[in-house]
Amino acid sequence: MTSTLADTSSQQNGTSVYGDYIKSVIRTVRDWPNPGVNFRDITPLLQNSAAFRKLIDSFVHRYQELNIDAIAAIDARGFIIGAPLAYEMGCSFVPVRKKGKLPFKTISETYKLEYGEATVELNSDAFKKGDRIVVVDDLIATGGTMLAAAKLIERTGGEVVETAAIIDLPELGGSRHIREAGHNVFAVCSFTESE
Ligand SMILES: O=P(O)(O)OC[C@H]1O[C@H](OP(=O)(O)OP(=O)(O)O)[C@H](O)[C@@H]1O
Ligand SMILES: Nc1ncnc2[nH]cnc12
Repeated sequence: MTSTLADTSSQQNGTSVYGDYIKSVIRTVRDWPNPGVNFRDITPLLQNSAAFRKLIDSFVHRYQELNIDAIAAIDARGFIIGAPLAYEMGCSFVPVRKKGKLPFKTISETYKLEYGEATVELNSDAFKKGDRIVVVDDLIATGGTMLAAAKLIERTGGEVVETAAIIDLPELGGSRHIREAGHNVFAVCSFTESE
């Protein structure tokens, strides 16, 4: 029997009990890489072994009873959490890569960036119909990357059980956009623009 997820659909962000702690070890670098951008830097979190363990454990705790077949992780920062999560859950790890990195037959999705566009790719044999998949990344901003990854998975016949991130930037509208497309969204913590 498959357990169900806590309903996060009416919430702006996640419900992790470690949310405030994880947030406290994420560094904000102002005006990087461009003026006006507040870059949310997860490297202090990764360097803090206790915090990194709590982060991975909170994802494991959320998904371990849900009969998940695979963690799909988004290139590149999503790999950092996707690999230990899949290892701990005893399920597959599948990379969603930036264009031109996968040597085998792929499917691709192109999405809009603030300026221009980007493409993500997935191995065409990564999933089979009915596979239950959690998609992970470090951060949801406009939501374009996460939504493109979810579309790729659905094209293979896989079921996106949830899209998950460490950080949500709710004022950029990405998590709302992903929910409006019909997906569950979970984030461990969120930052407002002024934080
Ligand atoms: O919600 P969005 O507006 O799509 O933005 C979020 C994406 O942007 C960042 O990746 P980036 O392309 O900078 O790649 P990296 O992980 O290789 O640094 C981040 O890691 C997410 O994947
Ligand atoms: N503000 C931000 N901080 C870190 N990574 C990002 N990717 C997109 N926006 C970002």
